[in-house]
Amino acid sequence: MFRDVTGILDDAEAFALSIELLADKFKNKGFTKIVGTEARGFLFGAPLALKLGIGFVPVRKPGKLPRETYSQDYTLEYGTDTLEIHQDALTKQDKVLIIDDLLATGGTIEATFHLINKIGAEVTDTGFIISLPDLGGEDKLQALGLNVYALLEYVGE
Ligand SMILES: O=P(O)(O)OC[C@H]1O[C@H](OP(=O)(O)OP(=O)(O)O)[C@H](O)[C@@H]1O
Ligand SMILES: Nc1ncnc2[nH]cnc12
Repeated sequence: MFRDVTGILDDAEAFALSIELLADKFKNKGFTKIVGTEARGFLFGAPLALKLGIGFVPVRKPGKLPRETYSQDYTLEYGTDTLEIHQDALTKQDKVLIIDDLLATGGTIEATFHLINKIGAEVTDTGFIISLPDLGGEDKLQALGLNVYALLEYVGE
């Protein structure tokens, strides 16, 4: 089933609560940057960064970022795509939290993890509004050594 987060975004209380809950989970853990992936990762990553008082770094589809980038190909359900990050967006001293709206197969966040590793920043944690664990993303990210946290888990679909 396609899980749509627009019903959270257009409800001011639900949107605020989702950011509150993520902030409660991730505050005071020493994170210095949030990385969010185009497009829906921006919608939750940027307000959480504001709430935590840390910077937000976008991972984007190809050709969108103006400075020098690192690129990472990844597999979608049908075909492949590419994601990019600015080479100077993070430093080796950064402790990164990855945020996206939804975790399905984990391909998007695995690619994001590899981009952060190309820079050499530390990344240990990922946060989502929704996870669909039957699609394998949680296992894939945990096998990479990442912690996975989701506000909602839908099992059996
Ligand atoms: O775990 P995965 O199987 O990789 O799938 C999850 C990703 O798919 C969706 O993004 P999509 O690529 O559709 O881009 P969009 O946010 O620009 O719509 C969603 O927002 C996640 O980023
Ligand atoms: N099942 C799903 N629902 C919403 N967005 C998705 N992106 C990838 N799989 C998805």
